[in-house]
Amino acid sequence: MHPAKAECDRVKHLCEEPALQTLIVGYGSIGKRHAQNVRSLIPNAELTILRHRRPPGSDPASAVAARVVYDIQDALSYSPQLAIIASPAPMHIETAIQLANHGVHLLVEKPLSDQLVGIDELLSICQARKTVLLVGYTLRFSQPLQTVRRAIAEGQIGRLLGIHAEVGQYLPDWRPHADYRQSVTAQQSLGGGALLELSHEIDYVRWIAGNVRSLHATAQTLSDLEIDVEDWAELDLQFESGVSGHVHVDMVQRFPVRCGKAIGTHGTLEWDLMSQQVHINSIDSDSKVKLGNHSGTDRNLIYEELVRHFLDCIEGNAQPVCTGADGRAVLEIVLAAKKSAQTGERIDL
Ligand SMILES: NC(=O)C1=CN([C@@H]2O[C@H](COP(=O)(O)OP(=O)(O)OC[C@H]3O[C@@H](n4cnc5c(N)ncnc54)[C@H](OP(=O)(O)O)[C@@H]3O)[C@@H](O)[C@H]2O)C=CC1
Ligand SMILES: O=C1CO[C@H](CO)[C@@H](O)[C@@H]1O
Repeated sequence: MHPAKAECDRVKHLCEEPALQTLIVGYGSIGKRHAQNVRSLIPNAELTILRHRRPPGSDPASAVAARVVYDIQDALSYSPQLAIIASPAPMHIETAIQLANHGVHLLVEKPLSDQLVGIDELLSICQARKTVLLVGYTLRFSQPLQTVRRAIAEGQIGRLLGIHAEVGQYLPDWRPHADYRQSVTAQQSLGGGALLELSHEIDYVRWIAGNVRSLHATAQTLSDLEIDVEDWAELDLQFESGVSGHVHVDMVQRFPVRCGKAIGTHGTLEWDLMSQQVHINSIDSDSKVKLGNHSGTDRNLIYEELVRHFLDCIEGNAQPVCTGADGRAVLEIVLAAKKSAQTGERIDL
């Protein structure tokens, strides 16, 4: 079945609109991906792309959108119903507040911002206007991580004691066809750095183990990359539940790694998000057993799931799996980690 047909069976009201006015803010790496996914999943989407910078000559974004605009007032003149904010993190909140004030449903890319200013105002506007606010921590749609979370909730490894998450990949390999030095990831002023850019891991350990009570962190630039941000950070987390946690993020490993481990009173779960595998080793079985059967390693799947979920939330079929409050909580952890790395102190949250 065509993906758009399947989607229309789920979100009938949205698909009945003659033209669903859809705005994408920012046409960088993730903005392009969202534009393709919106086009394939929402047949009646009329797409507007809002860019901060006008490239010389004709704008390549006009090949995928009904129109490209360079000013938010122009974007608002087309009365967008939903928007995906995929600009650099320091620009997310100002744009989100302007759109929220016009009743636009919002999917804001992670991290929600690079500072707390304006976040509570955004959350209040969305609550008052009863509009959707979803944050793009896509690993919540990872099938292996959903398996891990379910197994822990079902007590398959007993009571959770500890959780470790690791992600690392050499920044120039993230997008081999682009100059890494121009990416938001490489630049402090655009919300870059391992802590903000790889904050997916912070989000998912919190999704699994609950709120963080305190942390100690280090953050450094260890490589020779031409960046003005940290490329390596370690977080030692204590959760309110008593669980102990550790998160490692880096932008230097030549062989990409995205994996983790949860330790419980009755066993251990291990996951590898590169191969999509989860294994459990519990006192109830003699050896390590594969858990779940996760289809494919196509990276685009979780981005499609994110857009489908956004539509489901707007249609009223679901509540955001990653709320504005979740995005705020992750940012608080990142900011506390930065402070701890500077002062050497343990920080209470
Ligand atoms: N959920 C996920 O898995 C992912 C999330 N992201 C997040 O999406 C956001 C965008 O990231 P990504 O697409 O990788 O970014 P890119 O490095 O590809 O940069 C593209 C975006 O930044 C804008 N931009 C770049 N340089 C400047 C500048 N000097 N001044 C103003 N704007 C500039 C671009 O401009 P323009 O507006 O003109 O198009 C575009 O919006 C970030 O918050 C990132 O963390 C990114 C990748 C994956
Ligand atoms: O959000 C992110 C930024 O891009 C990276 C490389 O594609 C991803 O790993 C990460 O999830």
